[in-house]
Amino acid sequence: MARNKFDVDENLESPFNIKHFRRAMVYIRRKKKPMLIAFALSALSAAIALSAPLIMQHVVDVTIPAKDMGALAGWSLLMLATIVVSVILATIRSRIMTSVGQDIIFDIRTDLFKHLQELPFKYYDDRPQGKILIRVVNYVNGVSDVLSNGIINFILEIVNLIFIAVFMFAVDVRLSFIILAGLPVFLGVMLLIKTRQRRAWQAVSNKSSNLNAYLQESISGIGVTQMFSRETRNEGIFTRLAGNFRTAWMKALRYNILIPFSVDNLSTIVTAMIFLVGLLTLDPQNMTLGVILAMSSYAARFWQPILNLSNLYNNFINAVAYLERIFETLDEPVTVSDIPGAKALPPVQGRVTFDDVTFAYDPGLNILENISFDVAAGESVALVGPTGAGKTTVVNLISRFYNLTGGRILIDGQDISQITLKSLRSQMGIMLQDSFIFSGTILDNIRYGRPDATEEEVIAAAKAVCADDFIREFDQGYQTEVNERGSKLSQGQRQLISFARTLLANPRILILDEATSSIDAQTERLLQKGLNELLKGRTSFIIAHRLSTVKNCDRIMYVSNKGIAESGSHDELIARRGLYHRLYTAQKMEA
Ligand SMILES: Nc1ncnc2c1ncn2[C@@H]1O[C@H](COP(=O)(O)OP(=O)(O)OP(=O)(O)O)[C@@H](O)[C@H]1O
Repeated sequence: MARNKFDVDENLESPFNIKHFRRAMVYIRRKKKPMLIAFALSALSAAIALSAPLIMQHVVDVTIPAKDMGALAGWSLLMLATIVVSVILATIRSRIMTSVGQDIIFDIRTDLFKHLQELPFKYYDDRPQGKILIRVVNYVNGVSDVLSNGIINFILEIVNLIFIAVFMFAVDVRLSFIILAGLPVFLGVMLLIKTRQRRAWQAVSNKSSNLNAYLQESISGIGVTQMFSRETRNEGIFTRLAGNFRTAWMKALRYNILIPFSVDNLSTIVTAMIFLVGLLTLDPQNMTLGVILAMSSYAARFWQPILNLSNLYNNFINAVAYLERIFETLDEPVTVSDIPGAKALPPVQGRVTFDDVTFAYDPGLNILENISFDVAAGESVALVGPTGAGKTTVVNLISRFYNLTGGRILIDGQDISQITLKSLRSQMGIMLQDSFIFSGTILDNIRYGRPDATEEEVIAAAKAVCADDFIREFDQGYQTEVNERGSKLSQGQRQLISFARTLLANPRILILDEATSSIDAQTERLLQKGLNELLKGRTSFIIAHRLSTVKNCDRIMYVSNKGIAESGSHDELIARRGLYHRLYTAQKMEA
């Protein structure tokens, strides 16, 4: 059961806090050098740009009244030079920072992917795939600018602000206080909307996640949708989710717009006040026209960094909503992992023991209870029983895809919770009903578990499982490109490829979960030879509803009522005339 359906907002387990901030700083710190260069360039560019009002003041108060045309041309050229140099420096900085931003998101994204690969099945059982994908792709993109340019710009704007304040106080103290008077009003607006704005952006991240989850689900299930002509209904669902996203976005944007709106208005009001107070107190000694013009220019320049800071703040609040999700994923505990000091499992013989095993996917809801059995190395065991009885669960536990609720599973007498996962899983071969095909060639798919296998080894494995003939019928043979949906391949062909993949990996313990269900009876007969080859000398667990497939297994275990209800060879169980007998006769009658 998915904890989060596509249209259910995800609860945020750990809202953004100082710990997250420190975590973000780890990524930023790795790029310290280019960031310092970019910072120096920006500071230089800002300082050069700041000299312009001083030049203007001098030109208006001294050069123009003196009618000194030579000096005027000189000052004009200097002013032009300041602009050109500022632009060049800003361009270099922008290139450096774009690269820094990309490096940071590269690091976060690869960390996320690495972590996702380690997360246990339980994590994936609990949430729609689309909600995971959006974190790695969109959310990471969404934080790039804040984590790169954001930090530098923040420091720069503060420095800029201090510089401007120093310059303007040097020109006129009284008018400088008028410029500063707008600040408390602005801070009041920010404080008032802070929490609501943050929640609004969290809602945006939730709604985009929902939309993505539904989109992903719809694409995966497109066949079923079209088969049941559900297109119109699904369009309705999608439109609703897209509408929710739009509403959330517009609401969040309203807060974002409010901030520059107040900055703009405050800046206009203080500039008007400067003209008003300046012109009313005009006197040739202290309040010249040049001073008023310079101060009005400083007013605009003073409020510009505040506007920039408020935009940065907006971006930060937006990015926080994404960072929370990103760090939540990175913090997701890897509950199935190697214990400290776990040892590698030596090459296994194949004895598998369940010692009083109890298991629940969700606490309190036991699927298996107190199961004990011992399978000898090389023995083939079939698991049969009603749907939902727990057959797949039993085999998933052998690979330690989940932690046990109680008891132990031993391989060759070693508790699997005490050994490394890699050494355990690399000696197991698992084939499922839904054989997953990765995008790439058939050759790559067969050697997925053993990338170093030669082409000859791949072909030998394919021949052994009767896959070679159909593969050669493709124009490109083993080089035929397939994709993750296995297009070009029938379900049965996908299963045969997966057989070859497993045979090539040469595992000591084999698990076949409905692995032959999509193969027709004739191919299955053909395959039986290959399958016998595959099973020879290996411990195997075979789950099959088609009992003809499992009749020849050394042992058949009937799983029901949270345990193993019957166990024995086919003949023994038939003679017992119990549950297996009933199932077998029912199938025979159907045939
Ligand atoms: N990931 C999961 N999270 C929670 N419950 C699960 C999960 N997977 C299976 N279950 C539940 O565990 C029980 C056993 O499932 P399991 O897949 O092991 O049955 P099965 O015997 O293999 O069924 P089938 O023959 O249909 O494949 C079922 O009741 C199922 O609802």
